[in-house]
Amino acid sequence: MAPPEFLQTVAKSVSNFTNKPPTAMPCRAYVTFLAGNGDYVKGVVGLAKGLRKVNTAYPLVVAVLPDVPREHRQILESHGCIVREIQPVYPPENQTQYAMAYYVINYSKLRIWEFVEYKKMIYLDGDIQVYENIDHLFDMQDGYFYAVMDCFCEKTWNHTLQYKIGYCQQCPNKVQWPIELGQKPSLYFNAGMFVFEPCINTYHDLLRTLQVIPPTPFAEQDFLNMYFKDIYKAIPLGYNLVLAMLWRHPENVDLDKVKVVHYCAAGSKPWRYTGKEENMQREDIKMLVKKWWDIYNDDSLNYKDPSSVTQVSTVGVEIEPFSSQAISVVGHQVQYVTAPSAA
Ligand SMILES: O=c1ccn([C@@H]2O[C@H](COP(=O)(O)OP(=O)(O)O)[C@@H](O)[C@H]2O)c(=O)[nH]1
Ligand SMILES: OC[C@H]1O[C@H](O[C@@H]2[C@@H](O)[C@H](O)[C@@H](O)[C@H](O)[C@@H]2O)[C@H](O)[C@@H](O)[C@H]1O
Ligand SMILES: [Mn+2]
Repeated sequence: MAPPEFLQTVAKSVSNFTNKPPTAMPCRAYVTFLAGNGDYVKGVVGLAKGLRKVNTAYPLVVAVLPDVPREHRQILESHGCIVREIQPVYPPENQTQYAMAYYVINYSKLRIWEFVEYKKMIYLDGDIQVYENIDHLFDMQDGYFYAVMDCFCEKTWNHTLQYKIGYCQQCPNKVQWPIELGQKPSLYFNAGMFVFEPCINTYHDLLRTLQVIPPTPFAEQDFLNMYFKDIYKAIPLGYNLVLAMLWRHPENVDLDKVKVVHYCAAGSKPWRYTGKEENMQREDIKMLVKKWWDIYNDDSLNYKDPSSVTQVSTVGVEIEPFSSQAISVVGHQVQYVTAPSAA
């Protein structure tokens, strides 16, 4: 008996993106966020092609704000993406001045918790590229929020106490957190990449909570860190290399082990790269920007017509659970026990 209509539709969305008949019920997907009619759409096209290059088994959903033009949506669909329109999310009207204006629109990311047709999703910023398959992250233990720790050393952090005293979680022993300042800050993640479980109750609670929490400089990133503090588990830096780590904490970076690169340093967006900003003439930055362009320009990574997929293969086959283990934080030394990488 053919699977119900809904399952066929969802299963087809997988074959659209992966160019292969789905091998299992796709209750999982990658998701990114696109706002405006500017050039971030290039970032999302690059991300779609990068995920295809690493042979992910899951589709890429793009949550688009209403101001994303039709032609951009059509470009994304032509690359096999599932385009979902979301409405903007704003913090309380009279308080948005507290968040850096550029970031206020990022509160709209919260809408992805409403995508409950997926049991688990991996969020990736549009300025991220995936260079090695990370599908195994979907098999980490449920009930936690997984993300990579951020760094406090860039001047974008100059509003914080951490920055002022030179404290960074990436090197907690270099400048100790002063006793007189009380409890050291909880581990803080970069919100450009995270593993989460959509849930309608969490979604409504996020929006309700947002209305009573004053916005802060890093907008939704600060908010998500506050909200998920108790279930946050740090995953290794190789799953979201915040580029500033290359010059702020080179001792923590092994580029050979980096699977995901986050082009968030000023001047590092590949599709806008001029090489003029600070650190942008570094050989590793130039190599990573070229690596991004090599994928973006690779037509063999364009998605092929799904009609070549004659039938939906078995749907609903259980995904083989990995023996992944949660990642624990002991004291301040973060200990990682990563899920086995993809076979
Ligand atoms: O004009 C914009 C600004 C942001 N974004 C989306 O919001 C994410 C977060 O913004 P950004 O990556 O610029 O922040 P950063 O990580 O550089 O601080 C981007 O990756 C995009 O996915 C977008 O689509 N259009
Ligand atoms: O809206 C706030 C944003 O905050 C984060 O970006 C920051 C953060 O990484 C800082 O540590 C860097 O110093 C800074 O350059 C960078 O922009 C997320 O990447 C982005 O997705 C989004 O949540
Ligand atoms: Mn980003």
